[in-house]
Amino acid sequence: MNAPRKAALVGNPNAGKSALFNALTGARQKIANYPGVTVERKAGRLVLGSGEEIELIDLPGSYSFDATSPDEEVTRALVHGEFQGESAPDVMVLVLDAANLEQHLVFAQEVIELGRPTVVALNMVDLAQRDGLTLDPDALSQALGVPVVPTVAVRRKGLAELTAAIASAEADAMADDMAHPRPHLTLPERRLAARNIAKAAILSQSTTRRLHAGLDRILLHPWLGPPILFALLFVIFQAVFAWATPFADGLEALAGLLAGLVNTAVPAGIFRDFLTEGVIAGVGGVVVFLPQIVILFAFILMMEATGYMARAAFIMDRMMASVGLSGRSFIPLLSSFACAIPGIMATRSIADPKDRLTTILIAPLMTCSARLPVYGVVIAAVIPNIKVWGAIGLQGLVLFALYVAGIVGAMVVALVLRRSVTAGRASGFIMELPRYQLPRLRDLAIGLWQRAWVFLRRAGTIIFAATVVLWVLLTFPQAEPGESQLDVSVAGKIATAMHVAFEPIGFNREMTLALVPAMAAREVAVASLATTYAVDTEDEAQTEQALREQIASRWSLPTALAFLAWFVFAPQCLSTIAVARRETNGWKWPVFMLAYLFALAYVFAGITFWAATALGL
Ligand SMILES: Nc1nc2c(ncn2[C@@H]2O[C@H](COP(=O)(O)OP(=O)(O)OP(=O)(O)O)[C@@H](O)[C@H]2O)c(=O)[nH]1
Ligand SMILES: [Mg+2]
Repeated sequence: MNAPRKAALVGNPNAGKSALFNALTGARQKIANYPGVTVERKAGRLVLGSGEEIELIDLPGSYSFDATSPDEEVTRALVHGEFQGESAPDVMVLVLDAANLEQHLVFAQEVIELGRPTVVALNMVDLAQRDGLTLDPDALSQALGVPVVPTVAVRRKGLAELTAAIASAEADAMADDMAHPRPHLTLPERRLAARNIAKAAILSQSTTRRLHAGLDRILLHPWLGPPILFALLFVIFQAVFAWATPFADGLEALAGLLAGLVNTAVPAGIFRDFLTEGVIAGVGGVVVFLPQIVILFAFILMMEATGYMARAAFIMDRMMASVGLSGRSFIPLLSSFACAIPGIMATRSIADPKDRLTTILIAPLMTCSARLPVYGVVIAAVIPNIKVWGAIGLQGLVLFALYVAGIVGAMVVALVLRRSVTAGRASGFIMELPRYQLPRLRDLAIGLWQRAWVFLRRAGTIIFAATVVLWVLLTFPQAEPGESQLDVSVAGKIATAMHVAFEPIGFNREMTLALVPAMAAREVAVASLATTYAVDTEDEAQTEQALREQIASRWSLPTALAFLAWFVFAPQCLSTIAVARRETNGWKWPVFMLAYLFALAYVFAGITFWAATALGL
């Protein structure tokens, strides 16, 4: 007697495989509305019409046989007959979500390519109907070359038909035990075919559905999509400067007012200096960037809520693949625009260890929000607030260029790493695209409040602490009349010693000094400069002056540009190094990261300085 024949349920996560399995076998597997519920193989008995019993296997959902995560590997191994000596299934029951047909057809083709007897369960037709989709199972069957049975697993609809189709496929398998593999398509070819097959199978759809599909046709278009994404980002950085300016000016004026108030109300002395130079100039100099941060995150949250962000990941996938990264790195890298720490933690979703390591190593190159105050103050000080080519603000343009420099830097580094220390193959990536939605104001407001609070809390804690320490080091020992306070102070001595190394790349002494406390948090560079200049001025009216004006009068343009270039690359953040150590289980990679980032920062700041000087800027 032969072992019982075997059928396996395969398909994308959340297609309803386990729901079908339960309905067909009477089992009680866990089902839930998110991908990745089933993570191991489960078997049950299915009684065919003839009374014959076969074994039915429920498998974890999978996007591809190029398995990347451990649960997908179970599916791949079992289907290929490599699972703990178990033979490959005789019949494949491919479960597709009718409401997400196009996405599900990508993996479907890979399954059908195997050339085994296959039956498609076109599941969730109830949801498709609710969405205003009318499907043609016969057209789908024709396009795929395998039988298609519409089902609603949770209402037990189409089960008899599905069982009959499985029985007939099983009979075919009995008659001819050989697989007849079909030509192998590449991932982009499969995506294209998926779109065409879905188009052929969809008879009609409601207007919203059509609108959304139309939106996707434009936003995900291989040529239109990237420029649209690029243009959108461009507008965002214009807005960060243009819209924030009145608010930032208001906050700056407030800080000036406050300093004036303290100057009149508090008797002259160390305590007054501490308040005006350390707290108001230093910490206040950072807080004025709150409007910029809020505007940037308003855009990011909006892109996330509408469903556009997932599309951006999709668009970026190709570009990332060309440097040896997969689209899976997109979300971790995107989070790194807020802060590299959650970004590095998000790499846990990347299954391939080398993919993951590469992503960790380049995460600090994404421009985190802590750099925004540094960029903001230097740009406002040295880049004229003018329009170029008609309507484009030059300041926003420079900010955009700095973000792009970080991204391009990351891509180049990824390319080099993937050819050397983290050499390996990039894996494919498919993501389910969420439906378009209008953002809910309440969620947006909560998200913004959280970001603003994180920023203010940093200002009140780590930035405040670092600024106080720096102020003390700048203030003592006190200079005799005629001496410069900066020259005499402990901090000044440190700065002078360090300056030897940074003079060649155009840094002045105050900038060099700012690099040290900025290791605690990048924003402290701003606080540090503000405090240094406040301490360094004799005249108390000048302590009320905004840092922007101090920089404008003291720095040359090449020096300022070199400082910006430094902050694009430099690993100015100890917490990031600490997280990288934890996530890579050792010091090797964080030390590597530190070394390569400092080297890049130094070289690029130098190139920037010398190029700008040569150009006579
Ligand atoms: N409306 C409707 N919901 C369904 C249907 N089939 C499954 N569902 C629901 O879809 C969700 C996913 O079903 P599962 O059976 O867990 O999906 P799965 O394919 O096993 O997913 P993974 O185990 O993650 O691969 C559950 O909430 C089910 O209740 C259907 O035909 N119609
Ligand atoms: Mg399941």
